[in-house]
This record gives sequence, C-alpha cells and structure tokens, in this order.
Amino acid sequence: MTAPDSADVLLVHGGTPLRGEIHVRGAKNLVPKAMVAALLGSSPSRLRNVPDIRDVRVVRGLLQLHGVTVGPGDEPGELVLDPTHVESAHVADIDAHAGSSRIPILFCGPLLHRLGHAFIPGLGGCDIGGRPIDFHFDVLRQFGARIDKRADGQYLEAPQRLRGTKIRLPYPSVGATEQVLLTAVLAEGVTELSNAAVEPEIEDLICVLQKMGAIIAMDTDRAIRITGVDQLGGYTHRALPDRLEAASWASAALATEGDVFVRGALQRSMMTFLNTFRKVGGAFEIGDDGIRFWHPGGPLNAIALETDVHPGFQTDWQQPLVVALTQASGLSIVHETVYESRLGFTSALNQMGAHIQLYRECLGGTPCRFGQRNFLHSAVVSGPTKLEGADLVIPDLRGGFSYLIAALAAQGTSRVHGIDLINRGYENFLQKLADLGARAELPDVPVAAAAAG
Ligand SMILES: CC(=O)N[C@H]1[C@@H](OP(=O)(O)OP(=O)(O)OC[C@H]2O[C@@H](n3ccc(=O)[nH]c3=O)[C@H](O)[C@@H]2O)O[C@H](CO)[C@@H](O)[C@@H]1O
Ligand SMILES: C=C(OP(=O)(O)O)C(=O)O
Repeated sequence: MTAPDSADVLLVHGGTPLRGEIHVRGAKNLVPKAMVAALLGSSPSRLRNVPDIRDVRVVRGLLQLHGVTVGPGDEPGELVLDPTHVESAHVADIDAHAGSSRIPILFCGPLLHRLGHAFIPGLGGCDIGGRPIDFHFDVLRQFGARIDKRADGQYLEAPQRLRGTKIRLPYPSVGATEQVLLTAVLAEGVTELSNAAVEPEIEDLICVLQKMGAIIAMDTDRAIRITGVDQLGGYTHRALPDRLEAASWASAALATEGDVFVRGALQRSMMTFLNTFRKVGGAFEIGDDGIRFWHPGGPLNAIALETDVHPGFQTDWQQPLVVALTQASGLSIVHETVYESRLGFTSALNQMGAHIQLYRECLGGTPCRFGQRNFLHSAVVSGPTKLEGADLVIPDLRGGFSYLIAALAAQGTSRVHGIDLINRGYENFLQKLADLGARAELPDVPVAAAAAG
C-alpha cells in the first residue's frame, strides 16, 4: 500500500490517556438515508442533528444534482431539503461521485418513483469484503424495475408504477432492507419483507418514512410489511445519535486508560456493545444525555467476540475494540461474520507490537458464511502487549480510527497516513482529539490549531 501525500498525515504522540467530553451527533448510517428519503416527499423535510461528514456532503451533492434544494435550517446541524422540483441529472455529473460512498444505490427507488428512471454510479464505501449489490437489484426487479448494467454504472427504468411484492432476503442486509423500504412506500399494493435487517438506524428510517405518511409495520422475527401509498409529504426529524462513533470513543478511552464522556451516546442502541465493554473490564455510567466510559484500573479481561447483525455485536464496533483487546490479559477470540475481509487492519497492529493471529476457520461458536471459503475472518488476540509508535497507512474508516487509538495507546510517535478517510464518518475528529488532550499534530500544525482552521 502506498502512503498518500504528506498533508494527509497525522503525527500522534502516544502514552497520554484521553480525558474529557465530546459530542456525537446524528448517525452516519442513518442521516444520508433520511436525506434520500426526502426525495420521496411532495413538500420540504427538516432533518436535525446532521453531522458534518463526507457521506452527508456526497448525498447533498447528489440531491442537488437532481433538483433538490438543500440548505440550513433554524438550528445548527439542521438541513432543509426541498424536493418540489426534482429533475433528471446528467450522467457525467452523477458519475463524478463514483466511488464516494455506498449511499447512491439507495437513490434507485425514490428516483424511479419520481422520474421513472435512474442512473447509479459505481459505489464506494469501505474495502472490507466484496460488498456485492445483487440483493438490491434482485428486489428492484421484483418491484418491476428494469436494470441495464453498463461500464459506467447502472441504468434503471420503471416503465410502469412499481408494484409491491413478497421478498425474502438471503441475508439480513442493511442496505437491501433500506432499498425495499424506500421503494415499497410508494409502490402499488403491499410489500412483505422477510429476513430483514433491524438495526436501530433502520428503525429510525422507518420513523422518518412514517412521518412522511408511509404505512410500515415491523413484525416479530425480521418481518416488515409495507402498504404502499399514493403520495408522501415532508418530515421533521432529529436523527438518532451515532452509536458506532460513540463506541469508537469508548474503545479509545479503554485502550488509552482514559475517561471520556460521550454526549449523545444512547444506551438503547448500544446495549450489546455495553455488555461486551463491561465483560472486557471497561466501566461506564449512563446519564440522561450521554454515557461516560472509562478504564477503572487493573487488568482487562480477554473475551470471545462474534460480530453479527443486530441485535448482535455490530461489525463496525469490532475494529476499534480489537485495539483495546491487545491490552487484555489472555487470549481473546474474534469471529467476524458480517464481512469476509475485515481483519486485515491487524497486521499494522502486529507491527506495533500486538500479537494477533488470523485464521480461516470460524473460531466463534457459530459457523458463518465465510468458514468454507478461505477467508481470514477469525482472530486470536494475545495480550497484554506494549504497543510502539509506527508508520501506519489507513485502510478503511473504522480501521483508520483503530490506528488512531493504537497510536494514542502506544509509546512513542506514530505517523498515521490517509487521515482524510476518517472524515467520511467521524465529525471533526481532530477537534475532538484535541478536546480530549491527545498529543497529535499535522506536520507543523498542533492538532488544536489544525482543528480550528
Ligand atoms: C452506509 C451504511 O449503512 N453502511 C453500513 C451497512 O452497510 P451495507 O448496507 O453495505 O451492509 P449489508 O448489511 O448490506 O451487508 C452485510 C452482508 O451482506 C452482503 N450483501 C449485501 C448486499 C447484497 O446485495 N449482497 C450481499 O451479499 C455483504 O457482502 C455483507 O457480507 O451495514 C453494515 C452492516 O451493519 C455496516 O457495516 C455498514 O456500516
Ligand atoms: C463499513 C462502514 O461503512 P460503509 O458501509 O459506508 O462503507 C462503516 O461505517 O464502518
């Protein structure tokens, strides 16, 4: 892997516990989707608690290309999205967003309803597995869409109004569930979805759609029933807080032996993480407006951890927590069952002094989709190990944050390359690091000044 240019490097001087308070705003995995939902309305929507992250900027750009006006609302972090004059965008302009995020695929249903056609560029997102989108296109075809796959992207059309249908997802995919929701709400008739994902961000998207006039029933056992309506209006909604960012800061507090109050962190959406955090030996205290996470002193405990769909342990929590597990006494086992290649980031931790061995077998209790397919998707972490500063190149979003945590926990200075990737999902992280007393700097610029600039 080659290092990006030097302006994208953070020097991190490790060994100082993170202490203080930071504020986590709306979820990266909800906000851009709620913005896409605004396309379905016949009147403006107001979305509150919107973080300033790159995935939000990408969706804002795509909406504007389609004639949606997006401007500030009355309070900081509020967006007003007006879809009154939705229009076709030039393929070349949309294509400029190719590779930027995973959200463009969710424009399919809303654009087919509004315009009868859609162009979807190549997707981005983290390189943590193949990340196919076959479920998305299978369900869109079931609704009646025609899809023409070409070199530059996917061209879709709906010659007639899309029709509700019966769908069973092969796996409870978050994106495919959202695809169904955003398409079924305006389709003719009833859609019955089984084996749906039920992550808190999906529930929040359902809340948004219900506010717009949709009829959606969440049944037991991953079943969702959507009764299509002829028209939707706008919504006013405060996005649920980012449980993934909150857990990242919690892991940073634990790995650096620190104490961090995460304003905005919500117990309800983090219960599985909190149980695991406690098993590892981390302490937390739940307040009305956030959660305080800290290292109580003494050794941390090795654990067995398996990522899974909600309500299991969220895969996006895995990478930051693994850094804390390098400080636990004994052998921890990590079985990644959601993405086949989400453990590659551990080789850099080994360079820093960690002992992490990867395995192709399913080391957790549950055989997963990857067990027979030769993917290194299980890890044994042997600790505690002292970490030393190193030169690190960020591979993906959560891997990037994990490298920041490792660099902060290590003795000596690390050079972390490619930090801009972290801006895709962590709002203002340089300022937050400064607020927590981290000793880090862009070459020639102390981190507090860099964050302010
Ligand atoms: C922007 C966003 O919300 N991203 C989240 C979303 O990603 P995303 O929606 O892309 O993740 P999915 O839940 O769809 O993917 C889960 C699994 O299903 C597979 N799959 C998915 C779709 C498909 O058409 N075919 C297929 O095989 C994937 O390869 C993966 O192995 O949910 C993931 C699982 O909680 C999170 O890690 C991501 O942070
Ligand atoms: C995998 C992630 O995101 P995305 O789906 O946007 O790549 C993530 O947030 O950790």
